Amino acid sequence: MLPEIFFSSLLERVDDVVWAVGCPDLQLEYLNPAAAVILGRPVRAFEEDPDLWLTIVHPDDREAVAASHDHLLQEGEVERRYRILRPGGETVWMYDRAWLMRDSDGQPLRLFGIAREVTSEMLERQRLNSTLQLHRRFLESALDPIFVVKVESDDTFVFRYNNPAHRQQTGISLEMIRHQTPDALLDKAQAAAVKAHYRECVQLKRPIQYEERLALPAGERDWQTQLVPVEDSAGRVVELVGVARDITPLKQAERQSRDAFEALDQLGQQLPGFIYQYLLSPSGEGRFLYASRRSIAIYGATPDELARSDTAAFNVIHPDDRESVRAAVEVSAATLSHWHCEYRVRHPRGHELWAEGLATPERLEGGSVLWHGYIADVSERKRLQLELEASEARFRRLATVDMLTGAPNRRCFIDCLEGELARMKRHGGKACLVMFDADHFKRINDTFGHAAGDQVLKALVYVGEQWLRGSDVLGRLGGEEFAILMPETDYQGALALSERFRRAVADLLVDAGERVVQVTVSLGVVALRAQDSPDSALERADRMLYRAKALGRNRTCGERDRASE
Ligand SMILES: Nc1nc2c(ncn2[C@@H]2O[C@H](COP(=O)(O)OP(=O)(O)OP(=O)(O)O)[C@@H](O)[C@H]2O)c(=O)[nH]1
Repeated sequence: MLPEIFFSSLLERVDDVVWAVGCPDLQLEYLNPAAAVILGRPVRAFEEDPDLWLTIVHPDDREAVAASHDHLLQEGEVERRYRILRPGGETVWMYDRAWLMRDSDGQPLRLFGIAREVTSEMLERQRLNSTLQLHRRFLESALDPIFVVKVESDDTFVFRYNNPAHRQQTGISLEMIRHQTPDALLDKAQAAAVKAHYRECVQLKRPIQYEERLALPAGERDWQTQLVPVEDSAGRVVELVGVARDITPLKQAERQSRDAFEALDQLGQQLPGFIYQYLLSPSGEGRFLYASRRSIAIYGATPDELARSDTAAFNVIHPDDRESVRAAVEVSAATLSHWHCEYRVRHPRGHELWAEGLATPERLEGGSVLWHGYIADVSERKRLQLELEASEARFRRLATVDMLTGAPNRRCFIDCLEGELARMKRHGGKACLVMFDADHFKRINDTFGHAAGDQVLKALVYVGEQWLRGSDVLGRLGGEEFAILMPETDYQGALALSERFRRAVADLLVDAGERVVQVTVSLGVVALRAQDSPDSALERADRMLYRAKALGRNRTCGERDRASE
């Protein structure tokens, strides 16, 4: 057992006020020296005046202190905070714990206690309270939805508060949210996602921002939340303050434009070509701001490749067409006129195709030009077009050439005759027309057969090509009837040429299978007159031919011969 002197010398040394008063008169029994320092009055003053203690209590706290005294007598223990007025008028805060000691009969014997000066602590607490008040007022009036989460452990989060804006926009009242965990408030998946964000913020110890879609009492909405960690003095995150923003309309617009874009993209895939936006900078650098995915089928380049540069597009254009495409782009940029080109593409996969591009340009601020356009694979159309052109050429040939003999047909010959007459009208000059006809051709057909007759007709044209001049035109007018146009030829020349031809035919032996066929021709020669029409000229020549026939065939008759007869 320690001697009493030990306790008294211990009490003499403690920095807190230690006191004891007797019951029931409350006469001071003990007050340690620290009291003189803290209360600003000598211990003796308290010994002389038992009421001094209550009079130095701040008037505002006196009633509460008196009440606590009664409480102490009843309960045997009390804890209280009150202010003391020092002699200089200074106020200090005391934290006082007091107990009641009873005698063996249970009667109150003594009150004693320890009081500590807690002024700085109380001021700090007041400051904190007023700050909290301020925060609360701010939260209450803030237009943004705000909520506060207490961090109990790494995985336990408890909602403490949500402001009126949050209550109104989420439909969650303060009563609903307070003391609730995310698991109690949200469905399982949403709670897990929310907790993952809270955990991340606790671990990073810095504000984070995230977007989430939550089904809350006010409906399913998209939120953008900024989460701010609040640390205690030890640096532990104790609270999270969330500031949420309802971004449902924004997200909806985003979804709509994405849907529209996807629809466009889908549509783009159905087209035989690709739609695009092509941007040409003032320095001449071009790239595709947008291209639908069928760019791969036409240029062998993905929309991403085209977005970087237009090189992948121009490189695959056929070298013979590349410059004209570039030039057309430049003209379109300079004049802001529509761009329309057809060109060949050497696809990186090895095949060649025809592309047709159409685009409308617009000039942007800063001088760039932006085209909105469409490039299609028109290979099939081009193939058909080329085929059509070829068959048209074939038909044109068919329309001008006699298929049996290869000589110009009647229509073509009359065209030539018409051209020659027109030339004569303009420039004068001489030209002659000869008509000839195989003699007794029916007999040849009948005797040797139709095929032999055909061979004879071909042979007549062949001989004509041999004996006539390059400028003469031998045409088949129909059946076994032919005509020769002799430009730049006078009448005598034409007669001589005709005779030469007649003799060559008469000397001809036509190989008709097993037999050899001989044939003669009769010819009618006229000099063309500038006032002639093709019909009138042919009619005159036909008359001469008829005459040659009438005179016994295998002969040449000329108009002037008749006139002279
Ligand atoms: N093999 C063949 N015969 C033809 C062709 N075109 C017409 N003919 C025949 O040519 C014959 C012409 O006979 P005609 O008009 O009576 O005259 P022709 O027998 O030559 O008697 P002339 O002219 O008076 O000497 C007919 O029998 C026709 O069928 C043809 O392309 N090939």
